[in-house]
Amino acid sequence: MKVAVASDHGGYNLKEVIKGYLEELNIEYQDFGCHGLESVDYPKYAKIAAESVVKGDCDFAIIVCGTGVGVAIAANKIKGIRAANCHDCFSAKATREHNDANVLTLGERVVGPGLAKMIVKTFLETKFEGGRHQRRIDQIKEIEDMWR
Ligand SMILES: O=C(CO)[C@H](O)[C@H](O)[C@H](O)COP(=O)(O)O
Repeated sequence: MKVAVASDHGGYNLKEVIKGYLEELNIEYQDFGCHGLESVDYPKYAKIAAESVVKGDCDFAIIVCGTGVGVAIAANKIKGIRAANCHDCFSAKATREHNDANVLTLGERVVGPGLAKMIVKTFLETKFEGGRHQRRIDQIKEIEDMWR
């Protein structure tokens, strides 16, 4: 498994924590920036990390900003991306099982590093259930095709 990680300045410190955690878990990652605390604009980082998933270079992306909301909105503009902003393990598990989410977004200003690591582990370990949920994913794809 290979995971794209990215953040703006508001998520930089948590991104660094998540990188260390992925190393502990022996999970390969690619860091798409940013690379410090200087103020930057989050859409650029959400786009490049999410694109690596739809291109097949990475299996999942974890994108962090202050809230996780801005990067989720930006990533979800990319066809094929299902980005979920999760600040609890129940949602992280459900969004993999039910929504086949391929991007997890987190807010450094919302969640602490300990819970964030649990959310990351839950998200990456949980499999999509398929079945009735696949029908609903197909309906999301139809909406995507209708508007793009
Ligand atoms: O997009 C966001 C809000 O959903 C992120 O939290 C950003 O990190 C935030 O807007 C950045 O704010 P700042 O005041 O420029 O640090």
